[in-house]
This record gives sequence, C-alpha cells and structure tokens, in this order.
Amino acid sequence: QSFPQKRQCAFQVAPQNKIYATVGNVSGSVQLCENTECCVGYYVVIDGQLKVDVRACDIAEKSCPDATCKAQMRFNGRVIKCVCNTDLCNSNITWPLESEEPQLAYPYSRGDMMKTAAILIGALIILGLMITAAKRLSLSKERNEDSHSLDDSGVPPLCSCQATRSCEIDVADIELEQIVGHGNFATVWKGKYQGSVVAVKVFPAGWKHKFAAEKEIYELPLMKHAGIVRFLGTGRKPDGDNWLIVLQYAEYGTLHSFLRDNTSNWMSSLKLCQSLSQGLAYLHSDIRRHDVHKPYVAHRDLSGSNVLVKADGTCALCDFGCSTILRSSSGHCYRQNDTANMESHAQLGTLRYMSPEVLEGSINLKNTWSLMQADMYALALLLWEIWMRCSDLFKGMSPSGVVPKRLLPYESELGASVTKESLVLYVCHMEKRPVIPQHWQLLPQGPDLEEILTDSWDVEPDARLTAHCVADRLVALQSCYSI
Ligand SMILES: Nc1ncnc2c1ncn2[C@@H]1O[C@H](COP(=O)(O)OP(=O)(O)OP(=O)(O)O)[C@@H](O)[C@H]1O
Repeated sequence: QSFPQKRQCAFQVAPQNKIYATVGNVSGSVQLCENTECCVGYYVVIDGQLKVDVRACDIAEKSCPDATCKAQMRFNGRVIKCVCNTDLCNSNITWPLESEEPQLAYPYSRGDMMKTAAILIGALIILGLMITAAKRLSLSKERNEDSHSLDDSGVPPLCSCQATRSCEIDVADIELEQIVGHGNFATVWKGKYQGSVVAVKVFPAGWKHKFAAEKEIYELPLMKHAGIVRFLGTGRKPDGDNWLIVLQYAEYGTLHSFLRDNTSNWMSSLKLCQSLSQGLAYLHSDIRRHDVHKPYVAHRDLSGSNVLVKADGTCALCDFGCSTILRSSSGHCYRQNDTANMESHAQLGTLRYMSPEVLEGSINLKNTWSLMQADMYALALLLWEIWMRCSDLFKGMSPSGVVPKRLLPYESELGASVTKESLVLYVCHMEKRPVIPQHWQLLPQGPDLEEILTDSWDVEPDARLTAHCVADRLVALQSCYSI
C-alpha cells in the first residue's frame, strides 16, 4: 500500500515500546509513517489522571476512518485507545460523547470530603474487626482441614502435600491400565489408585534425577491450584527399577492433541485461555500463608505438550522437569542454582516455544523475572494456538468461514520441524510472530486479543505482560464479549 504523502503523527513512547520507533522516521515529537496512514494513541488511567502511554504511527496498519482521535475504552476503562487519519491527529484525544469522558477529577466540596472521610474511617475500623475475626476462623478451619482439596477435580484428597513432607504411595495400591503418553524421560499410564482414575508417570531408574527434580516442584508447599495438575504422591517399584509420580488424570490429554482434534466456541476457548494463564500466574507467584511459603517457580518448558485439558474444559500445567524454583523475596533459595549449573540449562525447553532471548542465549539466568518472562512468550504462542481453533473467531469472517486446520506456531512459515537457525533468524532478527488474521480487527474482541498477544510475545522480556495481567485481561474480556 502506498500513500501520496506520508502521514505525520505525534510521537511519544516509553523506552520499552521501542517497536513504535521502527515504523517511521522520528524527528523530535513527530513521526513520519512508513506504510500506514493511521496515527494511534494509548492512554492509561493512573490515580484518576489520563497519562500518555503511546503516541505514534499505528503499527497494526488497521483502518482508521476518523479524522480526530476518538477515545475507545479498553480493559474496563483502564486503557484508552484512539486511532485517526489526519496529520498529528493523535496529539489530542476526543470523546465521542460528552458523557463518555471519564471522571478523572473529583468535584466534591471540602465538607463532602470530610463527611466521606469520617464514614470511610468508621467503615475501615469495622472492616478491620471483621477481617481479624474471619482470619481467626479460617486459621482454625485450615488447621482442621489441612489436607482437604482446593481443587475442582473430584479426585479425593489422598494425602496432604501442603506441608513439605513427601507423599509416599504404596505402589501395590496402584493398578496400571494403559499407556497414554511417552515423554523423553517417562512413560505415562492411565491407572487406578484407591478407586480413582489417575495418571502414573513412570521414570526408569536411569532418569531418577528427572523424577527427583519434578517431585521437588510438586512437593512445594501450596502447589495446589486448579490450573496445575493435581499431585497425589510418589512411589517406587519394589525392585527399585522405576520411580512413580501419581497425578490427577486429565481426560482430554494434552492441549496439543486437544487442539488437533477439536475446535471450540468463544466461551470454551476463553475458558482454556483463562485457566491456562491463571495456572501460570499461580506458578509465578510467591505465596505466604501462615508459616508456609510457596516460592516463585518458572516452568521453562511451556508448550502444548505440557498443558493438559481436564474433563471440565480447563487447562492444567504439567511436566515440571525443567522448572526452576526462584529466589524468594526473603532471599532464601530452595533449589540449587549456582551459575555453572544454570548455564548448562540455558536452553531448556521445546525449540518452537523458546523466547527470543533463550534462542539467542542472552537470557539472564540469575534474574527471577527473566525466566518468568520467557514463560510469557510461550504463553502468548499457546493463546494464539487456542484462538486459531476458535470457531467464533472465523464464523462468516475468514474468506472460507471455516476454522483453519490446526497449525503449530511458525508451522506455516517455517515448516513442521523447525531448526534453531531458522527460528533465530525469523523470531529474533526479523522479529516476526505468528500471523494474526486481519479480519479479527473487525470482531468486537479482536483488537483486545491482538493486544494481549503482541504485548506478551514482545521481543523485550521486560515489555511483556505478566501472567497475572494476562489472566486479568482475559477475565475482563469475558464480561465485555460473552458471545
Ligand atoms: N495427568 C495426565 N493425564 C493424562 N495424560 C497425561 C498426564 N500427564 C501426562 N500425560 C501424557 O503423557 C505425556 C508425557 O508426559 P510428560 O510430558 O509429563 O512426560 P515427560 O517425559 O516429562 O515429557 P517431556 O519429554 O516433554 O519432558 C503427555 O504428553 C501426555 O500425553
């Protein structure tokens, strides 16, 4: 597409949004757009004030029918976006209707404010008393019910893994029925344990260190969440040849095979995405509850084969064999993480899902944040895969109106088996990402989906969203667009 005269847009971006600097020559606070006639503005509401986040040429090259930059609310009004098609039109934001302008100032009188303050203080005192009473109640409840499930799986709580003590299972009680998966290190069986259907991951003696690494993660305190496959215990065959990890059984198998065999409507896709990002957000959290502590954990091998789909259509993370327990805020470090050991693990993970910094070997392994942000890149690819199999995102919109056949990230561009060299060139040097269908821009939720993806697979780890943020945005999407 060419334009008779290049569009000029106001330019103001934070350093982490440097991608915008690449879409046109910048001179001072003006940018000359290379191949779009659209200017864009993003604003965030902080402490009741509208703050500029981005003013630049629009990188998404979407249509921009308006001459002035009309506000569009995003994420429950937390982000405001505007797109327009005249020179420097993004210098100012306009409000389509007076009434839509957010109340950023608080026009209350001093008297009103004093009254409100007095009511608030009173309410806070009452709330404080109620919280103290509730805490006492929950503490005594938790003591009584320490081993009870937080989970929605219907699997009976077989043992308490809340504390650090390990969960030894007598292998004589386990019945192995059929093999459901082979990994590089273990064979996974469907089986029965005390009347419940379970998955049993069997490690040969030679992979004992892999078994121990994964067991260590599952046995961390508070590692119970609906978005993390439920750990039931470990065992050892009497002959000592095999080590076993017993897990909740996921009826639909891996997300990889689920997406190959099924398409989903919008709400089911959103459910997969929400549970996946909530599971990762929990894994990435440092949680203290009374005297137990769950440290931050980076998964480090997030892929469609390491996410399971349960009978209720939600995802659960599994395969923590490459995971790293990260230095806690108190400075105490659980898993050995001396630099030499970590360097040898610089390129853990599944090639296709490796983040640019992991592919290039430039990731800072000593930095907690970096390892978690590498997981975020893989999460973005998984969200893209889920949405590419969502029937409501293609209905009557794509040329054929049918959901494309299942494709892995970069499969259409680089083929079914990628090499590291081709990925480094494509993902790191050319900064390319999986193609987002153009017609999504015309769907009510399309621009939000695109923003979540582009903000999560950014080349700069620091610019990527956190898993908590993605989970929040997906929850906001549910209330906005419940097709
Ligand atoms: N809880 C479960 N419920 C159902 N199927 C499962 C479960 N856990 C694992 N599987 C199946 O077993 C396969 C291998 O499991 P997993 O990825 O944990 O093994 P691994 O040897 O650690 O694999 P990798 O080579 O990726 O490290 C999975 O891809 C999946 O098909």
